[in-house]
Amino acid sequence: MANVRVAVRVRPLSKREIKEGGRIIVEVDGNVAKIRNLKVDSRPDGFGDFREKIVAFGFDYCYWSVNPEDPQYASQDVVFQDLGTEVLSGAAKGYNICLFAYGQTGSGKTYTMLGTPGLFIREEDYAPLPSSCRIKVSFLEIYNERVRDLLKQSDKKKSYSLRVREHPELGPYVQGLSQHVVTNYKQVIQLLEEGIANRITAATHIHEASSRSHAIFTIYYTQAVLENNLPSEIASKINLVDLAGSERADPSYCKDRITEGANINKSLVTLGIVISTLAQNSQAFSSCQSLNSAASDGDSGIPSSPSGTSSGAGPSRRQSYIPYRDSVLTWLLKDSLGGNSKTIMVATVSPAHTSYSETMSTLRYASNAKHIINKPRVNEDANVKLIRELREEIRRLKAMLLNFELRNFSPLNEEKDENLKELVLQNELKVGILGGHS
Ligand SMILES: Nc1ncnc2c1ncn2[C@@H]1O[C@H](COP(=O)(O)OP(=O)(O)OP(=O)(O)O)[C@@H](O)[C@H]1O
Repeated sequence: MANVRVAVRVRPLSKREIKEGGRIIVEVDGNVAKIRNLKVDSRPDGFGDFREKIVAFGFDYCYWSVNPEDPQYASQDVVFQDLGTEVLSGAAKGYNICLFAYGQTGSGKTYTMLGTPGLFIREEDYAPLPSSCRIKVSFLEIYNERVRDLLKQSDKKKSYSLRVREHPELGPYVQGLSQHVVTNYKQVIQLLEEGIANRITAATHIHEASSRSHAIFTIYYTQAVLENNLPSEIASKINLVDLAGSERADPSYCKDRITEGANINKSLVTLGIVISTLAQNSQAFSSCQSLNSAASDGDSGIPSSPSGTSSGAGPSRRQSYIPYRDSVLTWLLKDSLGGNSKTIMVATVSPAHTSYSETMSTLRYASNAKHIINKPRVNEDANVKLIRELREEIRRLKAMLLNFELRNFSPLNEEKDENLKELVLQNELKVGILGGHS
């Protein structure tokens, strides 16, 4: 099990913020991000105002990207060293990885995730990919709860209606989404740029779509490996998720734009509910675990409750229902949120006092996400895993047999000896059937 890792990145003041006399109210101290409330600050002794002047939040990483002259300045390279390396090495080991950026419009989500120099696809990596590795990419956009393929632009109207379905083992997927085989990193960048251009083109047709849509760029890795002399495949994927501006999650903001209906931020609002419910469940689970070590055997022991309530006093093992299917985004990211994935959230914020409420809400959101517990596992071939386990069992039984024969020559023990031999034989037969050879 692994907690969602959370990073916060503070971008420079924008030209507009400078023009408006924007004051910097965010600071970073190691892994702590602090935000100052100027309204409380300006009152003498804060009399009659119970709000805190400074609120501090701890994260896995905090990046100060405000001023390049500052000694603690975090460039795109610094961010890559931490997050990019973690993402790429995780995928190479066979884990599903999800990295998503959350923050208000213009806070630097796209810059961090898909910008140049790219965080995950580096220009120096233009070398061909190893032949043992097959890579495909796809790029989609969710706008108004509808899915559009950003890499297949034959019919703009039709392409906004791809369906989300659920595979019993592989989980939710988009039916008919194009996947493109690439043989080097340059092609990955070309497809990324092509998709971004399609997103922008659409934005000119559909009013301001880029900051209202969510984009998911997925890299699928399939590695050919030899496990116990058996050819096998490890399949993993990286989801890079560029979310819509978080102010779209504000219900009052939604009311102002009746024409767009409730869909515009349904995904973002549901994401917030999913994150906070998962966080509550994880916290309830860990407090339950510390009280009762019998509950430590993972999710298999947790009954789920559709009512979403805990009963009785003290920590309960009841888990609240997670409404993944209430929005397209959360349905597609089901595995990344509380499932089989290593997930990193980057919360991007503006340092300006004019963005106080948005920054505060982003930091709270991110702080909640830290508590989500995922269950990442290496996606190896099920047969190969079984064969490995059976071979380990054979080795153990043979060692037992040898030990037994050396110590006990008595004919009375012959029966036990035969039993052990029979077990070894049975396991070898199973391995032979599964692998074609033992
Ligand atoms: N860390 C940074 N360093 C320098 N410039 C940045 C940084 N982050 C963002 N910017 C600049 O701020 C502007 C807004 O950034 P960006 O487009 O990434 O925001 P966004 O959060 O993706 O917005 P939207 O929600 O509208 O898609 C861009 O001009 C970008 O170049």
